[in-house]
Amino acid sequence: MNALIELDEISKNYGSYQALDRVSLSIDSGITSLLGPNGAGKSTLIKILLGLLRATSGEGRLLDFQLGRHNRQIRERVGYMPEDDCYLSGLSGVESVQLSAQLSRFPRLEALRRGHEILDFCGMGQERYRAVETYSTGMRQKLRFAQALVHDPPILILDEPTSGLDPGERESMLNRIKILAREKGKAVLLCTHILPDVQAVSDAVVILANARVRVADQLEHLSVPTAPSLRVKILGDADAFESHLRRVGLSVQPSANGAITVEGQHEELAERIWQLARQARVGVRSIEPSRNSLEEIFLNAVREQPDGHS
Ligand SMILES: Nc1ncnc2c1ncn2[C@@H]1O[C@H](COP(=O)(O)OP(=O)(O)OP(=O)(O)O)[C@@H](O)[C@H]1O
Repeated sequence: MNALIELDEISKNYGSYQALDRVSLSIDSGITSLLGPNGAGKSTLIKILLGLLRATSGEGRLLDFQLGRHNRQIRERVGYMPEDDCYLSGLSGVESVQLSAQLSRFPRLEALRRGHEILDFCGMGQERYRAVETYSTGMRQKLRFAQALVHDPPILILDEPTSGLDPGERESMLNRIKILAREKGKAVLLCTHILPDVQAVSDAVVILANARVRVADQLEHLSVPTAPSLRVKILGDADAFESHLRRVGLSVQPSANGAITVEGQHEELAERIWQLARQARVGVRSIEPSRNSLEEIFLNAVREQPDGHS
């Protein structure tokens, strides 16, 4: 299947400063998280996707529409939730969403119907009739989300949709994003700094750093370590057991939360660790295949030095 968004060697210079350096990407349906440290080039990339900025070189398309050439068609098919507020004081929540739908050329009554429908989906009750300037952070987030969705676009670009939300609201927002991707078939590009959110919902992850794509892969693939290994938690003296494992020739690394990572093929290694634990008189709390955490993946990607190749 063709990717919904395809970028080929997109570069962007601001004067002599290069904000994007030959970015090539394929983004499919599902949820793709776009990560990167401050200044990595994420906002620049989003603006190019939305047609708000022109790439200095390279080309790309959203659906069947060329970036920089079919901006109107692209904007009709993309729902963008900006990080910052952009509302008109004096309008109520439902009027604000209605206005967004009207700007997407829906007639007034149909726009109002859509506004109510989408605010129901966003879990907004009677507060939709209040002036938006009286809204809490969570309500303003829902409003921006509703405005991005109201014209039912196939592609959503969500900039920090959960920032500033309390844990309950955050979970509800992530659930809505999952419903849109899994049940409604939308492609979601999720820009966030909140790694647990990325872990909770993403199918794929793109990491930008220093203007370049460092990682672009399915989260499932990224989580599998390059060398097979087991993560072992024990009851007893972990340092002493770690030394014991080293003495018998195993390749061992301490990992987070008092766990020990031992390299080797899973089944025979697990058997051996049980035996060694019995000998050392320590209890085994758990043995499980190691997974790369998103934090490790992110830090490794960001630490890597530019190699001069695309
Ligand atoms: N209009 C501009 N003129 C000059 N430099 C710019 C301009 N816009 C962005 N930059 C620079 O380009 C680089 C990438 O900026 P961008 O906003 O795309 O990064 P970002 O990954 O979105 O960062 P953040 O997470 O902080 O929002 C930064 O160094 C920024 O200072």
